[in-house]
Amino acid sequence: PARKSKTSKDSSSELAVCHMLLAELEAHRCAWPFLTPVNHKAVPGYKKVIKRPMDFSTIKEKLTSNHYLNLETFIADINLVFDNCKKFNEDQSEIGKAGYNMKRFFNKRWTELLQ
Ligand SMILES: Cn1cc(C(=O)NCCN2CCCC2)ccc1=O
Repeated sequence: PARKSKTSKDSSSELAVCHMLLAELEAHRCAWPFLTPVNHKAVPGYKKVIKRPMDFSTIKEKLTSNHYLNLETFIADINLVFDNCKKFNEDQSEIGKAGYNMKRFFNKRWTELLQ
């Protein structure tokens, strides 16, 4: 039978998974560059190069204020954090390596939880 539109149960359990995933990301030892917005006054070039800054504290604020309509928009912001990191930092820099580790960890965890 055709699936009804997404029930509130589905989206509330998806929301619980998003909170859990975000908490795990914030607790990761490599999360330190991503916990708060990059201070573009202290990081030359960042404001010009990175058009859509994103960080874990901003995602948490959006999550708790019901900004995310669905799982996909939440995952898109998480991936924006890592895409910005890859764009701005050398792969072998400390922050570049941290971003790569966090992206691998996130991909592993959300596929375990949601697929
Ligand atoms: C994601 N990202 C972060 C930075 C950065 O400098 N973050 C501050 C890190 N410090 C840790 C303790 C206080 C602040 C620079 C470029 C970049 O792409």
